Amino acid sequence: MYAEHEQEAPARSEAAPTAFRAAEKLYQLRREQIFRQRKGKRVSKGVTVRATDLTSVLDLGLAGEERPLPLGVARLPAQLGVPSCMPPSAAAYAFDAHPGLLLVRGALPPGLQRQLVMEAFTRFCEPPNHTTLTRTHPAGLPGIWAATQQGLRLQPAGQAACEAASGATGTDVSTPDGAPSDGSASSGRTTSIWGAGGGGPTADSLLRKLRWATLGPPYDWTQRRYLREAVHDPLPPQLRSLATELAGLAASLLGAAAAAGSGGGGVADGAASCRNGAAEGSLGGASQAFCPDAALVNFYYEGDTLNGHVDDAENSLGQPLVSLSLGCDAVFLIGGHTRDVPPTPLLLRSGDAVVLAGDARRCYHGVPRVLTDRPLPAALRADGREGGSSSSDAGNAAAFAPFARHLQHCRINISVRDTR
Ligand SMILES: O=C(O)CCC(=O)C(=O)O
Ligand SMILES: [Fe+2]
Repeated sequence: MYAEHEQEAPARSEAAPTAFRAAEKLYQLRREQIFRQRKGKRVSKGVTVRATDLTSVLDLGLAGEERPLPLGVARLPAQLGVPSCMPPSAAAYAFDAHPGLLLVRGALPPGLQRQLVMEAFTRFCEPPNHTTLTRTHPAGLPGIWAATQQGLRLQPAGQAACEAASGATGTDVSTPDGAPSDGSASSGRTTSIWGAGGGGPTADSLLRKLRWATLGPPYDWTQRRYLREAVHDPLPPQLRSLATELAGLAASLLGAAAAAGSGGGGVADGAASCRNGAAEGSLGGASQAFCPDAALVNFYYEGDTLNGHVDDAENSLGQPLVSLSLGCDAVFLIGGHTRDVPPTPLLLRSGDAVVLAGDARRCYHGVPRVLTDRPLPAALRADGREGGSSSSDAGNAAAFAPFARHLQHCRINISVRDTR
């Protein structure tokens, strides 16, 4: 990973004016005071969001949509092997200016998007996974999503008991109602750390502070290393196989594009992949199999940014990083090996996957803007109905509705890595 990111607009206005920084400033949300004249005086009329010009942001369109592509962007032929787990409308793109970068538009089917969103707010941000809140709440905040839905508050006594019982890593933990459902995948319920009264913080205020969670070995931003010795669950198998499929796709598509002399490139023979948990190939080289074992889940709200960085804490930088977008659209910047290289702004939508492989794996990238003012795709809206109209579909839609409401102003990114 990288140095712990700021997710508030950075205060460093004196930051070196690199090309990357200039692009970040262009897209960051900025609020401006507006004034009017009253009796010859300038009086504040309030605050407004500065209009951002997004015309230079490369938008490849919605899944299934065909748009003329700008020079230097190639749509890669699907027959090279879009995995069957992806929708037929998925389309993969390579970029001449960024060898090794693959964008798979619409890679995640709607049902999988919904499932990952629900897990992000339940299982992924619960013990033993570490989160933004682990420092202040070492035993974690199990059941935080369900508690938010019920308007509950943290009960200091329950939290203390939970910490004592869990040895500050929290395995036998609680939800407010003790009833796991689609909205609370947590397990093991004994005492509740949430309640209706008291002076503790509301679950909602705590959830809003949640900016990241780590899956697999937790990452320590201070030591800049993965804590393999810490109690952790393995990376969820679904993320592991999804990332492996996408990395394999990137390897074959980008490799083929490079061989044909257009787009892609920068990826050594990447067909090797880690299946059934068995690594193939030798350690340390480009021929090593991709075995994703960790992920960072980022939660973004209006005004949040992820500053330009290179993910360089993994031992095997020869292995790709696979990044999945959910919820609100975002502007993603991908640059070069230094911040002086002007980055390309790309629009990312829910369901898109980005693979940073080969040369792109060592390039600066970041998220200067989350676009919280746009409608979500139908599959993620509270009123959305994707698929049939059976009673189980209706049940699923009802279970997803609170997540859909939350997502209207939230973006989730899951970046899957091989840390060995
Ligand atoms: O949110 C994104 O799209 C990028 C996330 C990222 O760069 C990271 O987690 O390292
Ligand atoms: Fe990153």
